[in-house]
Amino acid sequence: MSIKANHCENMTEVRANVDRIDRLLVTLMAERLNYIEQAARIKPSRDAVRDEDRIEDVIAKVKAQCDIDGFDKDMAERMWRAMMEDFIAHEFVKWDGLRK
Ligand SMILES: O=C(O)C(=O)C[C@]1(C(=O)O)C=C[C@@H](O)C=C1
Repeated sequence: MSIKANHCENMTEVRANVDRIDRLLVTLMAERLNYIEQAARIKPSRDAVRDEDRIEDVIAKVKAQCDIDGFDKDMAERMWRAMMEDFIAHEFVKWDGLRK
């Protein structure tokens, strides 16, 4: 299966749709970051911030969603691993900041 997208006749329409989706992605990333900050508050030890099992669980779930929505699994895996490294770095900064 694959997600339905608007048919575009020109680059103005293409870019308007890309800009619309980017705004949605930023909103979702901001919400995701809020949960990462809550994880920093909740996790009892610094060693728990980076959780390799959970990282692999997230990747597996994202790849399963790729099958549903028709997105490239290898591209998604690269994007999510890179994104999670930034979220983990943020979680470490937040975890330290809450306990100094
Ligand atoms: O699930 C967690 O424990 C999180 O803190 C979230 C998250 C993520 O970005 O999805 C970040 C750090 C962990 O290494 C695993 C996953």
